[in-house]
Amino acid sequence: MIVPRINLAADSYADQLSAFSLLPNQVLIVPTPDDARLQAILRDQNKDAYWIQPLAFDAQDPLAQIHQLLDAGADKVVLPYVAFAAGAESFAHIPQERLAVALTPAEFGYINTLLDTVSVFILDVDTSAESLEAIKSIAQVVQKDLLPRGGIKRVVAAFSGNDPAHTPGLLAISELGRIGVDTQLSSEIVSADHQEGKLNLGEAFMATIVSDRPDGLFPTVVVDEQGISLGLVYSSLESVVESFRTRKGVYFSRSRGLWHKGATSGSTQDLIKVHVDCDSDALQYTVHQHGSGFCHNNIRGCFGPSSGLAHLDQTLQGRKISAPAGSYTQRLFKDSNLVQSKIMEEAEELCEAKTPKDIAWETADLIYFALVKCVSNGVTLRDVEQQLENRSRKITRRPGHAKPKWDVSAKEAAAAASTPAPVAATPAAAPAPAPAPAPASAVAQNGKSDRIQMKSYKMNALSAEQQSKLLLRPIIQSDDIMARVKPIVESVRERGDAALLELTAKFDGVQLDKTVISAPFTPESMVLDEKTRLAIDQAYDNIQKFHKAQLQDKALVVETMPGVVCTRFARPIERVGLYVPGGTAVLPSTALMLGIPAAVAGCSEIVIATPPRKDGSIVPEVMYVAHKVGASKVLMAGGAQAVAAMAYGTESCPKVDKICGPGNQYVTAAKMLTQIDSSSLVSIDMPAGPSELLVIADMTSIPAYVASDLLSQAEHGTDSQVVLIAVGLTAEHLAAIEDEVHEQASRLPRVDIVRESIPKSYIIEVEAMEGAMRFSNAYAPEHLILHLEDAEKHVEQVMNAGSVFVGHWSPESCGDYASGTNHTLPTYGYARMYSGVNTDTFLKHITSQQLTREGLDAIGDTVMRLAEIEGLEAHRNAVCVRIKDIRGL
Ligand SMILES: NC(=O)c1ccc[n+]([C@@H]2O[C@H](COP(=O)([O-])OP(=O)(O)OC[C@H]3O[C@@H](n4cnc5c(N)ncnc54)[C@H](O)[C@@H]3O)[C@@H](O)[C@H]2O)c1
Ligand SMILES: N[C@H](CO)Cc1c[nH]c[nH+]1
Repeated sequence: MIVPRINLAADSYADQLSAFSLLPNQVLIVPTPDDARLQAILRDQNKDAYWIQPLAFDAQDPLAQIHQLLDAGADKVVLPYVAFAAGAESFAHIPQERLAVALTPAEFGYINTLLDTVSVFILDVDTSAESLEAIKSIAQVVQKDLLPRGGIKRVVAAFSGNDPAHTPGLLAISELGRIGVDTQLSSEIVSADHQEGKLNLGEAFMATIVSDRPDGLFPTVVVDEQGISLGLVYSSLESVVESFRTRKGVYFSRSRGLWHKGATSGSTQDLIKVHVDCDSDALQYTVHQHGSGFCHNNIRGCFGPSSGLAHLDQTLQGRKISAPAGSYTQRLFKDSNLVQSKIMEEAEELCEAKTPKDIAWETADLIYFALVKCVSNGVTLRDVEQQLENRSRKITRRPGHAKPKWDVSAKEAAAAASTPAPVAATPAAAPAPAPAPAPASAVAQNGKSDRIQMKSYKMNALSAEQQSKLLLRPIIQSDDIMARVKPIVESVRERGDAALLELTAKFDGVQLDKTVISAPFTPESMVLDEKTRLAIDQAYDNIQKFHKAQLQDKALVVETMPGVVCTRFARPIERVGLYVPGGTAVLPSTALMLGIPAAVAGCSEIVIATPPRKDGSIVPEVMYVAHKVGASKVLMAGGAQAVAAMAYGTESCPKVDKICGPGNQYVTAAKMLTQIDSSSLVSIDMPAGPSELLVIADMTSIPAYVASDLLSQAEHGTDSQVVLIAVGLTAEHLAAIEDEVHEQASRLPRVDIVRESIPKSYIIEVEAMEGAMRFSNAYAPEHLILHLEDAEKHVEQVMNAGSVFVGHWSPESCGDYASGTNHTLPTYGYARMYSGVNTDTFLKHITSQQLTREGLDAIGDTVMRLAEIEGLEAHRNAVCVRIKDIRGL
């Protein structure tokens, strides 16, 4: 591929820009980044092709210049090696594909240091054999790996000067192309016309392209400005040269030879860009199609008419020229006030839409009227897309605040501040959602941007009241949840299995004919592939080891006074109900985390409840775990109804003594509701609700790891919350974490959930560890990860947390599945006073005492005096009658 070099200081620069704009890339040499010509080009032109190389580079603040150029739309910034010499770390936040380095021969030895920083290596070479040898060996090193976000690293042989005698001919360009090296030439020695002493543009472009067809032709995909395919044709060297010369769609017809598209039909094409495919044997022509279309059947494309937005745009463009008289579109074209009113009306309706169907409907309306406005003002869909592409090229983020008139968040915050925070209504109520303080960097806080981003605060800018509001979790009103859960619990209590079947049909969408599967479970219900079985078995062994070690098999015996012996011993809770969530994700790991400690503790009846699948079955992984832990029943129900069934018992579900396990807000509310009903005589482990995670990270943290940990919990549910406490992080480090959050999140299958949970999550910047630990202990997270230097040293400062993950190599996922610790942990801040599930959760402790005659004699007066003080004569007497005998009174 050739990459022309255009000197913006040259008088002929404008002609050259236009002549070479068909090529995918051009290097613009500019005196300074703020050169007026460059600024005008970046402002007015389609800039996807420009690599900008400023000659006067600001050695004091290279980053400012790079940001300026990339934000303005440059595809890449080309810097001399010296700009990177200070250390590649400063460029770590800039995508590698946006940076190129220009190296002199003396600097070729430094290439290895930049392999992870830049994507293009531009080598200053000449036509000598030594130069060509150096290029070859550099190409081998550079081309070894792909770029982290996909794509190749490029090596460009840059030949200086305008003298054709010292620049390569077609053969040399082709040779370089064969080893994957591009050729950079001054645009002044290349011409689209055949000119004496100059290389022909079409021929130079084609020098590196090799046909794999016996007829030597090049398959050519023709697309329009939106990238929509119009058809497949063939090109020859001659047709490419001609199309570069005329800037029209010119191809090679196997029946007619050189084919100037539209010469007879009038459906001509303006050529906009020519691309080569990844293995250099096929072309793509991007064209502006005139007339009825590309296809000989008089439609736009050979693969059928266009659809979607492109079709709407074309229809409106056509209607603008000849709208049917009296049509609505014609009326809109004539009445700009009507268009404006409709845009406002549809925007409002879109804001109010709630269901996916309504949102799609209102978006379609809004786009229709917005496009009418575009078309009536001569703006094409391509112009709009161009704006979007330009924005995606910016690397500096804007705050994205809404204008005060439209700022819904500010209005809500103001309203919330003027009313007292909602108060929890029942003992079951969890903290009410916080009207959070305004974030310091409020990017995307109102969801207007597509970026997946946490809110961001600076600790020293928050008042004590604002800090304590941040401790509250983003949950919906508990009295609202309670109002929904109470009738469910009531109906199961009153109507047993019949109610369970109805509610399962209603909430889980499956009509069952029974509610319980009893042990022994059939082998068919737990068929697993080998890999899954081995993974479950290994997790099982680790969890069992850790939970067995928690058993105190000997009774605690203490002689408090001579002859007064006190004892404490453990007994299993006999009947336990284990809730395994299954709403948005099936969680066999939770079956392990509850079933193993229950089995280790020795519970005699283990009931596992989990929502059934749509086909009425239970996932085989859960059945396998139920079998391994010795469960007697699997209750095929979820939500509040499952909890009620286990709390009160139904015809087929045994009543249990304790219900354990996490779940959504309905499950948690039902657990709390049944626990306070003394007629159910049931206890619960803790309020374990939506998952949460707090990470404390310092400058030793690795952005990709931090982001991956945050997302691992944010993907649980839309109500999950993750918090990052950034201890003394530089703006670049923090930005790298935020970029990783966005990029990793965008690739997740559960991105839709993350899009809701991440905006409810936040970053707090603090200066020192002390502030970080103080906030973390007050927040009392379910999971705490310490991405810190000497992380283990900080564990002793942890006062409140469900489970702690120490250092860079301890992802939270290991605790979720297999390290051995339990993943059923207190949320909502209950880690201040609750432990996570452990072996003791399934035990109760009984105490006993035995006194000898001497022991009773020694303690008797104390007991009698205290009973006397309390006025409990019978208590006193029970000691007194014995003391009389002992002392012979
Ligand atoms: N803290 C922990 O240790 C821990 C561990 C694992 C999972 N979790 C949390 O557990 C939760 C699992 O939630 P889930 O929804 O995926 O599964 P789930 O099994 O807890 O809830 C699914 C059930 O909710 C009920 N339900 C759904 N919509 C309802 C409605 N509108 N009214 C009444 N009932 C309704 C249905 O009966 C359904 O079966 C997540 O929040 C996750 O973060 C926590
Ligand atoms: N992280 C959850 C506890 O909050 C447990 C879990 C189950 N599966 C994966 N993770």
